[in-house]
Amino acid sequence: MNGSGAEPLLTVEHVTKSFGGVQAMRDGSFDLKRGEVVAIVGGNGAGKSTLAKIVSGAHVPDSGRICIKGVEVSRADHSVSHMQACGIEVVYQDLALVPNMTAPYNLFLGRIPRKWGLFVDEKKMRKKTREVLEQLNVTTVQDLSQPISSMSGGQQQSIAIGRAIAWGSDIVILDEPTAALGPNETAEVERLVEDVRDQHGTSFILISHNLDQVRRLADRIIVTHHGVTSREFKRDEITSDRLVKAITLGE
Ligand SMILES: Nc1ncnc2c1ncn2[C@@H]1O[C@H](COP(=O)(O)OP(=O)(O)OP(=O)(O)O)[C@@H](O)[C@H]1O
Repeated sequence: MNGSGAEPLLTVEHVTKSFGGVQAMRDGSFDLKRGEVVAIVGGNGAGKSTLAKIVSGAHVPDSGRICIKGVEVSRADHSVSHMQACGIEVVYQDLALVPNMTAPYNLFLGRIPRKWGLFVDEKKMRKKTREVLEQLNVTTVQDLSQPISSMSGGQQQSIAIGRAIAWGSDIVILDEPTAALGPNETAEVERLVEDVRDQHGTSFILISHNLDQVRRLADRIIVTHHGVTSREFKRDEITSDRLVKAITLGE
């Protein structure tokens, strides 16, 4: 599934963001369709994270428009909780997992279910965790009573992605998802992204410095250069030369 021809799930139009005197995002525009993987690439300081944080709600843009399923997000509404309610979740590079807690606790972070409003419903948490892992075809996590720090980097990343999609999100932002992983774990995470996209129609915004990974996963690539989304490539238009030239020169 690559969402071609479909109505965009997300439209970002001419967003800007400054921090003091620094114009981190001068003109950011792109769209994202259902079941699409769109990569955002660019050199250091090009504005990738700022753009992603505007979409996740962590930064309110100074100007520009964001529409989700055709509905504009007002500046007053623009927040992480509103974007989550609209189906947008982020998996950060540092995963934002709690290392000494189990996979079920991490999956339910901030959403711990309680029986009679009192006792933590661990049975429900374990059941949901098993379901999520099954849905993701993650078969390597056996013991859910172990702290997550005892799992491999790839397994932890699977739990983090599982958490992002477990609550019905339509769009998952992956910020350098495999920067800290070895080749096998990277392959495991890439397979997971493709499976989730194919089986659930989830859309992904992938921020990665790994251009080989970007070329493997992305249906489209947006190049940011000095705070401007300067180029867009479709999967079949991309060559390494064109991509490197666009990243370094913005053309
Ligand atoms: N909270 C902030 N306060 C001040 N300046 C910021 C802030 N966030 C980003 N910037 C600046 O905005 C510019 C764009 O940063 P951003 O993190 O978006 O780039 P990036 O493309 O993600 O870079 P990298 O690949 O190095 O992570 C940089 O000059 C950065 O120093």
